[in-house]
Amino acid sequence: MAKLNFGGVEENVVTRDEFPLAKAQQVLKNEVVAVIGYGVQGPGQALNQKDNGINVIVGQRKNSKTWDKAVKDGFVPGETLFEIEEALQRGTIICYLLSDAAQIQLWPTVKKHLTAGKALYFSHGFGITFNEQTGIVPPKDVDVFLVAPKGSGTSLRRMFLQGRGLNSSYAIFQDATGKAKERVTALGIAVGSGYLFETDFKKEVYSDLTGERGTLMGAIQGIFAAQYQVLRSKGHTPSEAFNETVEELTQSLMPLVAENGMDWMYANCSTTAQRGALDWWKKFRDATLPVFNDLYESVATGKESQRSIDSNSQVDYREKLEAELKELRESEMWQAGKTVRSLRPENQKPAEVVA
Ligand SMILES: NC(=O)C1=CN([C@@H]2O[C@H](COP(=O)(O)OP(=O)(O)OC[C@H]3O[C@@H](n4cnc5c(N)ncnc54)[C@H](O)[C@@H]3O)[C@@H](O)[C@H]2O)C=CC1
Ligand SMILES: CC(=O)[C@](C)(O)C(=O)O
Ligand SMILES: [Mg+2]
Ligand SMILES: [Mg+2]
Repeated sequence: MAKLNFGGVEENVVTRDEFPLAKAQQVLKNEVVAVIGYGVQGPGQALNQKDNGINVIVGQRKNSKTWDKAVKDGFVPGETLFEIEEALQRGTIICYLLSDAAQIQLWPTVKKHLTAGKALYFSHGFGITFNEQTGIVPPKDVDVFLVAPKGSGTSLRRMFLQGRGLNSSYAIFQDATGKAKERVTALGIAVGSGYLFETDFKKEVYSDLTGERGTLMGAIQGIFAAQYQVLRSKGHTPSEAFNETVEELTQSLMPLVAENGMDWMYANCSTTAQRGALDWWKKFRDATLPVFNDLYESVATGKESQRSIDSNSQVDYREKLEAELKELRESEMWQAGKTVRSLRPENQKPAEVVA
């Protein structure tokens, strides 16, 4: 394990150099990795493992869209694709990749198949950390660990296919076999992680729930909506408001931040922009700090997990979710975005050749 300096703080990191794929294949050679659930993380992790030569099977409900998707992706019914219970029985490592709410429902079935020496793998600290809400308490004689890719399962797969790798966190909750560390590290590399950083279940879920409600998803939509509203109310057109709020950020500026940090992005903008950004960023930090503190509190007290369980356990949760996503999609800002995206040269049909 490498110790690396992150802004002055030393942390443990596992890299592909010290734990190459060949080592992961060696550690997992006698294991059957059963990926239970084929939603977003399921396909990314199962396909990457398959392409990495790991003995992976998928457990999914028959007669479902996701069963058909697994077949289309190359999993073979009766060989590498099974009903959930059969996959649970065959697997020596159970990757529990149902939605966090659905994991509660299926838990009694999963528990039944967790015989001594098997491993229970999560991609989130949710079920274990909030066990008073989820009822997920594994038997003592199995390994329990997580690898949480820090991004969508869709990106995990896409980046793997591009020869890149998403970073993941990993944590061990229970080491019953004495092999939890090598098992979890091997799985982390096998699912396509670029590198693995160490955490524990509670820290993973607290930071993850904060991040997705905060800057990664919730706060960013909120700040986009506020700026767009101000520009529109002052008479700017939708295209101008959208371009100045979203398009420029995603297409031009964020790639520069990703490449080399915020100061690099600033350095590549005008001195006028730099002056303004340097003057204003602290005001935004101070204005949002109380909201972020409330958010963290809401996560740590279990309010956010309870809300997620309550809403995502309802039978009609998908319809309700779709209605909320539709509202976002049909808002003027994102409709303007749709037109803007269609105008990107790479999204335009090739011009007709004039003879
Ligand atoms: N979506 C993502 O990219 C990320 C997800 N995670 C974590 O990974 C885990 C899996 O998340 P997702 O892939 O988003 O799950 P998901 O919401 O896509 O659902 C996964 C599967 O569960 C199945 N399912 C739902 N209810 C079921 C039930 N009652 N019985 C049997 N199957 C049922 C669905 O058909 C689907 O195939 C969660 O712990 C999540 O927090 C972590 C990082 C990112
Ligand atoms: C993609 C990811 O890591 C999230 C946002 O935390 C999630 O989907 O739960
Ligand atoms: Mg996350
Ligand atoms: Mg999350």
